[in-house]
Amino acid sequence: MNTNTCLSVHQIGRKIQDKWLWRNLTFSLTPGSRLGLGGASGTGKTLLLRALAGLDPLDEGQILWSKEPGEDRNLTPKILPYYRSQAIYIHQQPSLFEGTVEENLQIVYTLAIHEHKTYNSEYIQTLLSQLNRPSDFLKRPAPSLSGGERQILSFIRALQLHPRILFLDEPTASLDPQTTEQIETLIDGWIQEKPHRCCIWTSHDRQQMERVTSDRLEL
Ligand SMILES: Nc1ncnc2c1ncn2[C@@H]1O[C@H](COP(=O)(O)OP(=O)(O)OP(=O)(O)O)[C@@H](O)[C@H]1O
Repeated sequence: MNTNTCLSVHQIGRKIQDKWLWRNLTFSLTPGSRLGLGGASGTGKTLLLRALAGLDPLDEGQILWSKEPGEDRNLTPKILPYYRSQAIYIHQQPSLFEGTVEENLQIVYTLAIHEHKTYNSEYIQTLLSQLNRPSDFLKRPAPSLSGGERQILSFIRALQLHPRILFLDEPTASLDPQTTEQIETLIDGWIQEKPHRCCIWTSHDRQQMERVTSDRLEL
């Protein structure tokens, strides 16, 4: 057992229409690590991130999660809901509910997996100011948000839950350079705030990958 691992994957593989999309993948994420996942379009980065987040199946192999140093847990059906509350996948195109931005943030607490947490408007204000958004951003109807504003909402929705692992799937693709920089700073702060956090980031922007990640995995 590796005592210094957040997540470790062993010989995982995924098939699409009887062909292996990726196979024999084995790697670990250590606390504080930022893994850059590279590869051309269609090589399966999204499907890998979704599988690691417990949202998609694997065709072979095993994912082990260490909630605390020194423990390795198999992602069994029993543990999966809790794991999903701690390891969050941020979509390229986040789906939003009808209603305001604030209602979209609050609705996650009605899910059983987050019932032990509460909406913290003070923390939301902190995140909004770090992202240069006025407080009335919370009152905006979510369906009217631009692509970039949806990404911002998606980040705040994830970070308010204080996750341990983030799977970031081209998360700044719709953002302007200034907001991209703010998001990068936010993720950096989130990682450094607590030990035992880590992330995997995909981006087709090589310079961004160099800025925000320390290790690489190419598909
Ligand atoms: N549910 C599905 N059923 C069948 N094929 C799928 C499914 N989801 C994805 N695929 C296919 O699997 C391949 C990998 O898709 P994926 O979205 O993971 O690629 P990607 O590396 O993230 O691409 P990009 O860089 O363009 O975002 C693609 O050819 C896609 O069409």
